[in-house]
Amino acid sequence: MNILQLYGWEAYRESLSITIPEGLTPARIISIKGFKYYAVADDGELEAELSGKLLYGAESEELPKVGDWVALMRYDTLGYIIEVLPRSNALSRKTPGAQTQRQILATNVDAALVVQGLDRDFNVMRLERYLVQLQACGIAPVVILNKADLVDDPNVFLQDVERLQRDVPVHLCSTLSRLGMDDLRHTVLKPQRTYIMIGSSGVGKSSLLNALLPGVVQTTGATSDANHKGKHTTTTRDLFRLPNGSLLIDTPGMREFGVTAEEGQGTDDLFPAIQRAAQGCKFSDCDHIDAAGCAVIAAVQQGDLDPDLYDSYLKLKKEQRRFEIRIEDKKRLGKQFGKLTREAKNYRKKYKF
Ligand SMILES: Nc1nc2c(ncn2[C@@H]2O[C@H](COP(=O)(O)OP(=O)(O)OP(=O)(O)O)[C@@H](O)[C@H]2O)c(=O)[nH]1
Ligand SMILES: [Zn+2]
Repeated sequence: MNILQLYGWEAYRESLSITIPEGLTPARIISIKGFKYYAVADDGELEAELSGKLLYGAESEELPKVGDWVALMRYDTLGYIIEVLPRSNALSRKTPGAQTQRQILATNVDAALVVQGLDRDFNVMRLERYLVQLQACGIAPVVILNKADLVDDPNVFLQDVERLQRDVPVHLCSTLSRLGMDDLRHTVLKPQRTYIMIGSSGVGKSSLLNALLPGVVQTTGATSDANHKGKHTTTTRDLFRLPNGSLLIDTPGMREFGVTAEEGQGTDDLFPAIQRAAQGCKFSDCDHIDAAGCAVIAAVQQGDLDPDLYDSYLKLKKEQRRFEIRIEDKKRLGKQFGKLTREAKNYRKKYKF
């Protein structure tokens, strides 16, 4: 199997019917450090830089992210990224602190491992937040409840996750006792598929990565010297190839995981429990807040719908709406500004100054 295939090229290329422009090479981004991009191409790892068009003409969301497939122009051992190839999906969150910005954490992933620690920090509604955002991004979740060694009865936590009424696989794990590790390796993570690990700081993502990859399979870097001796590149990477051939993206700890509104996404689709209860609402456009004939509120009052789940729904929906409004405002302001400059130009033309 050639290197690109090991990184999932075939499945990606076929699913999106990708063609590479003449003279360019496909490569996958495995790490980004400032303006330096590290990629794997068909002959191994290489360093890459942005072409001028990307450097000066692209929005930050359009720039290469870990997991992206790109078209490179090769120049000796260096690559120039000419184009970011279409993405099958992108995992994003609201950029911490910023109001309207979406930060893309990784792209082209087959599933996300949402890692939560079963210590005092465990909070099932935080998990809900991750699941909502993943669904908004069109990415399948796998829940990992780590540090199971710390609790007497981990089944209590499984029941807690069931409160969310989502059809999501849940795995109890411990990197310490190794509980669930074989299951992850053999049944969850599939060769040539790409996974991303997300979860707050301290839940055990690095420990999990260490447990999964004793002796990471590193590819050898391309060389420029005449004797073509393989040079071992030791870049710190973000996308790892595990011994079973699966690909895992590690993200640094996230204190904030702000939801964004994704275009074309009806908010209620993201909340299956609410959507089910809403089937009985009197009006099809019911906002489930204080409307008469709202079956969702009735379900909460009658004890048929978890009030915490309902609260979380209101909170996340509000956050998404706020994000949406700010984006709309920004676009409108942009348009107004455009109109203003056009008018000013016309005025200047007319009065010739
Ligand atoms: N008891 C117990 N402790 C664990 C387990 N897994 C990780 N830890 C501990 O939890 C702490 C945090 O683990 P890390 O792997 O660094 O967590 P992380 O998610 O990578 O954190 P960031 O790098 O900040 O994102 C460390 O002290 C680990 O030893 C586990 O299964 N059981
Ligand atoms: Zn309603």
